[in-house]
Amino acid sequence: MSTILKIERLSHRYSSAWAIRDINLEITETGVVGLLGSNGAGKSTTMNILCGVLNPTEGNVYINGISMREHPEAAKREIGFLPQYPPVYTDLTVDEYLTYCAQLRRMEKGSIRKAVEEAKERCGIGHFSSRLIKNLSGGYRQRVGIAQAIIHKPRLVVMDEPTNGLDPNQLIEARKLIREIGQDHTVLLSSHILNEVHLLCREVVMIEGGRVIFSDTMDAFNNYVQPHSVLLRMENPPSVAELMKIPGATKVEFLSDRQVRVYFDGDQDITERIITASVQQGWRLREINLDKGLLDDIFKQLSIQSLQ
Ligand SMILES: Nc1ncnc2c1ncn2[C@@H]1O[C@H](COP(=O)(O)OP(=O)(O)OP(=O)(O)O)[C@@H](O)[C@H]1O
Repeated sequence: MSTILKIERLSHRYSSAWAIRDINLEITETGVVGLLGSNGAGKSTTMNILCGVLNPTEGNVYINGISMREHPEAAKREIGFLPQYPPVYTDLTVDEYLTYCAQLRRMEKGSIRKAVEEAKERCGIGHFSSRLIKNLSGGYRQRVGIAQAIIHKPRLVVMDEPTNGLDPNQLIEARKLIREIGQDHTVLLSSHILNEVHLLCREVVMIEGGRVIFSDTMDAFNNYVQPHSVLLRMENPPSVAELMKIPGATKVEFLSDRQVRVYFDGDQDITERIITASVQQGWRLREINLDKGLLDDIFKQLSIQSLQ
C-alpha cells in the first residue's frame, strides 16, 4: 500500500501563538477522511499547509511520497484543493474557467479538452458548459469548485468545509458527489458538522486547540460519539405524530412553534430522512443540527483524554 498523504510533526504559528502543534497523520487508501474540529481548531491552517498555500513553521508534508518543502511543484500535481470559498471566476463560463484551471495545473495542451469534459461529467455540470458562473446557483458553483479540484486527476483531494452555506437540497447532492469522488480519490474533508463526517467518512481525525486529539476509524469514533437528538427549525412544521413516523425517531419535543427536537435511536441516517420528508411534505426546513451541546462535550472529553 502506498502512502498518499504523510504529515510529520507539523506545527505552525502565525505570530507568537501556535495555531497547530505537532500534527502527525498518514493516509494510505482512497475514501473520505474527515478532519473535524470546532471553530479555530486549526483545520484551515493544516489544509493550507498541506496544499502548499502556507509554509509550515516546523514539520513536513509528503504527497504520494513527494516532499512539499523540497519539490512543491511535483507535490502539488498530486493534490486538488477546494478552499472554504471556491476560487471561481464568476465572469467566465464553466468551460472557460475549467480550461483556465487545467492550464494553471500545467496540463498538456492536447489533454485539456478531454479533462474538462470528464470533470464536468463527473460533477454533473455537463449541461452548463457555456453558462457564466455568476448565473449558477450556489450548489452548482460548488460543483464547479469540485470540478477544478479533480481536473488533473490528483490522488488527494482536499476540501475545506465543502458544504458550508448550501441549502438542504444542495447539501444532499453535494454529499453524494463527495462520496462518489471518494471512490477513486483520497478525499480529506474538513467540517465542524459531526453528522456530515458520520455520513461521509471512513476515518476521522479530530483536532482541538491545534492538536490531534483523536485519529481512528469511524467505527472507533462512534464508540465515543452517541448523539441522540437533532434540532430542527421549520417554517411549516408537521405534527408530533408525523415526525414520529420517521424511522428511528423515539421522541419529539416542540421548543417553540417552529423549533423542535427529535430524539433518535443512534441511527445517523435520520437527518437524511428528515430532509427528504421535509422536501416531500413541504415542512420548509430551515435548520437542522445535531445536539450541539453533545458535540462540545465530545471535544471536551477527547481533549481531556488526549492530555492524560
Ligand atoms: N492569518 C492568521 N493570522 C493570525 N492567526 C490566525 C490566522 N489564521 C488563523 N489564525 C488563528 O489560528 C488558529 C487556527 O485557525 P484555523 O483557521 O486554522 O482554524 P479552523 O479550524 O479552520 O477554524 P474555522 O472552522 O473557524 O475556519 C485560530 O486561533 C485562528 O485565530
